[in-house]
Amino acid sequence: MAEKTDGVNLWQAVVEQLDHLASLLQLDPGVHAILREPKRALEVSIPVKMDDGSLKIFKGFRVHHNLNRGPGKGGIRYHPEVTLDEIKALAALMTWKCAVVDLPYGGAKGGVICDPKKLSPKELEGLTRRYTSELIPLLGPERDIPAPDVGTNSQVMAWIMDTFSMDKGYSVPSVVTGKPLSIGGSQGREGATARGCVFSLLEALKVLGQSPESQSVVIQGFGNVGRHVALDLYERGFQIIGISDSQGGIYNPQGLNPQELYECKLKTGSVVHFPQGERITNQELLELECDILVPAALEHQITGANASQIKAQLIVEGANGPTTPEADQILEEKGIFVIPDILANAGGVVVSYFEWVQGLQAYFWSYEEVDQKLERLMRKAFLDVYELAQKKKVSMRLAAHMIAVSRVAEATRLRGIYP
Ligand SMILES: NC(=O)C1=CN([C@@H]2O[C@H](COP(=O)(O)OP(=O)(O)OC[C@H]3O[C@@H](n4cnc5c(N)ncnc54)[C@H](OP(=O)(O)O)[C@@H]3O)[C@@H](O)[C@H]2O)C=CC1
Ligand SMILES: O=C(O)CCC(=O)C(=O)O
Repeated sequence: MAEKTDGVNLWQAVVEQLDHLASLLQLDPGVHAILREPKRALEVSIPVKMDDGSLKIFKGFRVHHNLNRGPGKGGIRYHPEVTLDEIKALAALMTWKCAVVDLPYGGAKGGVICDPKKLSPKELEGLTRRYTSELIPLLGPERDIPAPDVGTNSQVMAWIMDTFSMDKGYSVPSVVTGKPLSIGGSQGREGATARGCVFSLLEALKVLGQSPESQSVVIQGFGNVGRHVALDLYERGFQIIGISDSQGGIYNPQGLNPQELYECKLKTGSVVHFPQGERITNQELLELECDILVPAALEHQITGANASQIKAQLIVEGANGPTTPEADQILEEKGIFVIPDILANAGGVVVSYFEWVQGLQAYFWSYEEVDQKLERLMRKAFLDVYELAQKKKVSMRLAAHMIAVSRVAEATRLRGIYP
């Protein structure tokens, strides 16, 4: 959703943030100019034969923002409100995310304007295969490696891998990550984004001198990221008091059981039908009295209009770009500790990197090995950002971007920007 919130869409927000960084870091003007634009953006038209015999044309995108640190990496989003600007912004955020956790990747993202909930499995497969075949010139284990994002999952990744492999004439599992385990996926990838959020949250509580016990948590979004965050934190004894999905939220100050909530969602389609809680709106959910807020749905949910009503003292950005620049300023003035998206939700791409490495070597690791490596990498990245934030007396978001943009700028400069 790159809609105008606070008069700025996600792409404009990303560019404004880069401009701020450029003056702070005294970036070379040539490097700055390169980073302000995606390297390439492909728009494709996707004809799909629908189950009723009609032909429907969908529109899709794939954007490479910057590839100086390695091949493009980033998810594919299926959502009715996808726009090219949104995908450009999400690709740039991938560039910064891969750099802040020091992965050898550049940033990419893709999206198709569609509502996957309204497509049959056959239509979804047809759309995915046609979209993939249009993207083939951009894709490959050394070029661009997609993964799941909003509205896509391991089945969609399997179809992408198969379509790409059919074109090559042999199996190329490392063209995507987030695949099913049986065709070269990694242990731990499904819950990895959430697991990364949890590791960075635990590290934050440590530096803030707070104990995990008795912390109340509100989570917006109950998909891949939100649901796994809820399950993990519940297991650790956190009290989950509010959860939402696209239809609204459910609130219970005595605590919610996320497994029971998931079973209810599977049966009824939404968390709002959970009997042990009060039904609330997504806006009310964000403003609930709680210690920790985890936005894990879409971008620009915390805006200039509601930021001053946020009660949480710690925000873990599971979603990409959930906070507008105006809201960010308000949260900072309120002294709320924000673990920014490019750090908090990097666990997904970290385990995607592990999946890619395992696939290229055709040698697979245990869940414990994946999880230990993820924990080590996330805790280190958190502390690197925290220490810089303390040293420079800046927010965690600014510190994370200072590290990320410096690394990308260095790679861009070393590879040479002028002919
Ligand atoms: N998957 C991954 O590995 C990664 C994802 N992210 C980011 O995390 C966020 C969530 O992604 P993911 O969990 O994968 O996506 P999913 O599609 O699995 O889940 C999205 C969730 O958000 C809910 N939602 C959609 N619109 C709204 C709304 N307007 N208000 C409240 N909730 C809403 C959906 O509701 P419903 O269930 O009703 O559809 C669903 O529960 C995105 O910003 C994504 O870019 C970041 C890093 C990696
Ligand atoms: O796993 C990946 O490669 C990227 C996931 C993603 O799209 C994201 O981190 O926003």
